[in-house]
Amino acid sequence: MRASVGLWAALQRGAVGARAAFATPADALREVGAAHQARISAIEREAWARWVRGAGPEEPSPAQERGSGQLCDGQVAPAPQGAEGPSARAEEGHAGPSGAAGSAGAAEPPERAPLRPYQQEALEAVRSSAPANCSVVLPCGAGKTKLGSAVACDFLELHPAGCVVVLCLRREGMRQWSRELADCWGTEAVEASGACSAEALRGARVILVSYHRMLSERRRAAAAAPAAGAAEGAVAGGAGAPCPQAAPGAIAARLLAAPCGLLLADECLLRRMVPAPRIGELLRTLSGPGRRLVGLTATLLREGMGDGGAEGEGAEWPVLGSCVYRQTFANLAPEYLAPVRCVDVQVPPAGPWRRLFKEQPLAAAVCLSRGKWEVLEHLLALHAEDSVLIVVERCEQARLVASTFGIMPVDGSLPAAQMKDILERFRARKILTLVATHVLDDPGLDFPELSVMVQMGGHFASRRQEQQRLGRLLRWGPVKRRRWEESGVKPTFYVLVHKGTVEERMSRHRTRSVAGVDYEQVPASAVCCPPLSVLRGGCLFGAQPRRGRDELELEGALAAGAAAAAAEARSMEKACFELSTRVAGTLPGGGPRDRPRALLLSDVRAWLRGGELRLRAPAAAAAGSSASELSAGEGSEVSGGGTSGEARARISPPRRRG
Ligand SMILES: Nc1ncnc2c1ncn2[C@@H]1O[C@H](COP(=O)(O)OP(=O)(O)OP(=O)(O)O)[C@@H](O)[C@H]1O
Repeated sequence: MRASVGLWAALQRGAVGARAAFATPADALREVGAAHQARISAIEREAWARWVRGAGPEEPSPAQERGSGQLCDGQVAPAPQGAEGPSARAEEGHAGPSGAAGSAGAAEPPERAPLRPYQQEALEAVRSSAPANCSVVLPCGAGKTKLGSAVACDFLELHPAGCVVVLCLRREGMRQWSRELADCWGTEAVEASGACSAEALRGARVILVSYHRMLSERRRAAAAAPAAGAAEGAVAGGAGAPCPQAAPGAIAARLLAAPCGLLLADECLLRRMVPAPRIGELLRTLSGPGRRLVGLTATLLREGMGDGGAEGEGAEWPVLGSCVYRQTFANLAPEYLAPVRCVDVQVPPAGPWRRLFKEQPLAAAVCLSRGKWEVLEHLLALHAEDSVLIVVERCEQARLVASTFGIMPVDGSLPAAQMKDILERFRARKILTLVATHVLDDPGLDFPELSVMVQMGGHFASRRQEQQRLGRLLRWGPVKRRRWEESGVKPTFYVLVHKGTVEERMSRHRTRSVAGVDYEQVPASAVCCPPLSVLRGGCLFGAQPRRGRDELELEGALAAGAAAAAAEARSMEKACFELSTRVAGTLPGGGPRDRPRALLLSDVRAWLRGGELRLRAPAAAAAGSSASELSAGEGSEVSGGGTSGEARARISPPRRRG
């Protein structure tokens, strides 16, 4: 919030309530800053240094206290009266050790948790489709781990000598399965992480392993196999053929050795796990008589290929068999999942960004224009007491948002321990706001109290990303549930879209894939003005607050913050635009090699449909761009005047990237 006079002023007035979202503790920011030192640019480093030097008040100043009670971090906002206990509605019969920060600390004795009706239906569908491979689609947070555990235990009851292997995305997911199986189903599982003894594997009935471990085991075993085969061949006088049993690795060998086996593929379509050729090949090696594969996923969507489950009944994913059960989150809300309000904020690109997006249409989907920054400023003030996750596409963007508003940034470069610590504090509402790249999109990440997500930009037209991000808001946490029950406030998903650009079309494609949800359309101007906004005019870019001088008569730390913010505001637009041009330069048609050429909207459309990306010579581009309006509709293809000078970019369309 260093750069926002408007936010400082709102704090003074008390319009931004207790524990302002941007009040991240300075020590935590310092830690993150240190972790990023080596990677950040000089401009960013300077911004960090400035922030750390003058980081917001550690102790609440009298002005802040007068405003709203508390500004200091780490104190959970006092619960409204009567909020504890019953209104937080612990689920009947839920004895699961969800591990979620919001599970109200209940310490019920472990007992077999009853399945919810839809989980029971899914279990029966899986049962009745045996022995064929199959998949089940349940939205994020609907309890795929519990269902999967039920499927595993059901299988072991039927086949006491059988073996179950659960493929998970990450170690955190393995731990969740392990807890669920042990505490709710009384089944001990072996976690195959680190050094895992052959002895432990031999006796294991349930093995939890990551996709990556399974692949690397297979690779290692395959590399060792020719040598082993050669030795065997020498003994037998044969030609040294590879040993087929050794090829899949120790865990696979355990599965193959059992009289019957079940492979459970969790989040099987995330990051294209199952369809990835090497995983698909591995699974095929493991399938055969007496063995079965069951996939659990939040979506069967395959970018550019329609919906594998609904249209092709699994035809898109032959290895997974058919989809035998699916539920949408709209059907499960509000009883089991939180009802989410989706708001599509229409931001008109203005000033230099308008020009940039004309020259480089794809940049509209990734870059943050001045309008988006302003909307973010107002949303932060509006949701100062909520648990907010801001998602951006690039690490640099995350860091600029972080240093501007004093928000903790999270990207893939954070050391694991630090990431874990930050996420735990976020879950416990000790840090209220994070800005993250796609690293937090994964369904396995559990933030039950997350109540606002601001999507500043997305991965082009990826419907799967839209669903994953929305999925982060679906889990119920006690505070979130209580707010909804008491005041009807729904968790909100804000999608910021550059109006009249290619991003608008991509966004429509993404949002249409979310079944049962209507996105409200709201213009950016409405978000930035009363009654929706609690700021009286934002000042991120140097404009004076509209209310006149008294607005800036701030005290103590607030005055210092506002003065620094006003000084920085002048360079804010420049910094934001520089970042946008840097980001645009990394997109197709924007690199130094491509610079003499340009992209037309029609080219982008063709690229999105899976065609080659064609970059045109400047003259052709100019001829086309005069006819090309950023808001061109579906039918208004621009011919661009011939193909002479076209170049083929070595960039695959998004559908192939998934
Ligand atoms: N039958 C049930 N009874 C009570 N609680 C349940 C039940 N099933 C699931 N839950 C709870 O719902 C929450 C979400 O479960 P889980 O993590 O398995 O969902 P998921 O579908 O795997 O989500 P994601 O796709 O985001 O990983 C957990 O807190 C879990 O304990």
